[in-house]
Amino acid sequence: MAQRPQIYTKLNYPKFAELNNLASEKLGGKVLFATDDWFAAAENLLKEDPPEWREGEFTVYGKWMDGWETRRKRKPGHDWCIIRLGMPGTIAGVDVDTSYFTGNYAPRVSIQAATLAGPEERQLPQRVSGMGREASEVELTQAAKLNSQNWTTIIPMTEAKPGYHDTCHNFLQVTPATSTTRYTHIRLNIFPDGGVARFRVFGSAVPDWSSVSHSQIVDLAAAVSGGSCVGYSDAHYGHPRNLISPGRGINMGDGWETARRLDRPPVLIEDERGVLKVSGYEWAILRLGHTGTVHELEIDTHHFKGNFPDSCRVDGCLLPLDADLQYIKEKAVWKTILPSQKLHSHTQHHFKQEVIAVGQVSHVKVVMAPDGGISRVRVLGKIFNKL
Ligand SMILES: NC(=O)NC(NC(N)=O)C(=O)[O-]
Repeated sequence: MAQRPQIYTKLNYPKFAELNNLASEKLGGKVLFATDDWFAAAENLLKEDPPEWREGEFTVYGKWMDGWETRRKRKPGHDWCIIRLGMPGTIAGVDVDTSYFTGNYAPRVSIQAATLAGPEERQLPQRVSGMGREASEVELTQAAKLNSQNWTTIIPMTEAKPGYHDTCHNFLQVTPATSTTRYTHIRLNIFPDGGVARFRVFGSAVPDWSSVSHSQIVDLAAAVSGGSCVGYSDAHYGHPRNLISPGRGINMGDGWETARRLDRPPVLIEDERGVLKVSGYEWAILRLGHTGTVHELEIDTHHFKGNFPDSCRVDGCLLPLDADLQYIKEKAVWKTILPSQKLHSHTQHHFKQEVIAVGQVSHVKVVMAPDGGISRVRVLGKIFNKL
């Protein structure tokens, strides 16, 4: 079993790939239909784990592959699948990751998107997942009915590259005219057939804030609230967008983990209050889904036992929600919401008394000292101005 470590900082990813993957099974993404799942089922597309290769492993259908792989077509047409996003949102770009599909990768792809209501979705045939399956003519006709009136092409047919180590990521930016529309469903078309290991749809959730009152406490930073990570100092082992994923972290990989700082061993320094602290820090900036006031914070070091940070501080600032990192760096006036707190191994820390009322904020900066891993951050507060 060969698996590449997922290291974000060393790869030249486009900026949109820092956003949340709205199709991820972790955020509730679901495959609703696929024309063919012969060699490998389409559900693999939405997995969070990096794709893997199993040397010499075969199933009754062929070589075991980690992804979605259809049979070689012997008739006209192409394969496609429909995915319901984990949450409705705007899409900036996608990654058609063909890892390990070399002589059998999907050579051309196009992406369509739609905003479908429940009853429209229920027109689709019931999905039965599993390899070795092919949609019947009746199912195909039923699923294709959804095609004509609803789908907008957000990425026209584009050549994909095979899944070798240096070519496997096919990052495709959506057509600008479609990048501000709120979509619920995606149709991934592969021409004519073949395999894709993972399909990531990078964007921001657009929740319905009209149903949230000003007195309600909500997690303003959560991915489901439209929160996203806009910058960080280091994401060697785990991307800080994991901090705002739903639920508890499933393992250490499902959190923000930095590399060990090279200025180790840290030295003890005195802060402005005379408290001794370790030197060095790492930071991540989270854009809230809605401007608001912060009342409570949760810092969860779940699974981080030999590598939890010594301490953590949270600052906030008020800027336009669409500010980019450069603008934030130049213009932000950071105010401390949570003064530095000692952290503990594998613990959900709740802070309420310690939280300082700094007024409304649009972004928070999570600062960990000196380095290590945090699983989740919950920024619990009240929305301020209706957007
Ligand atoms: N060796 C293969 O991968 N062959 C076939 N694919 C699988 N998974 O067996 C194919 O379609 O080319």
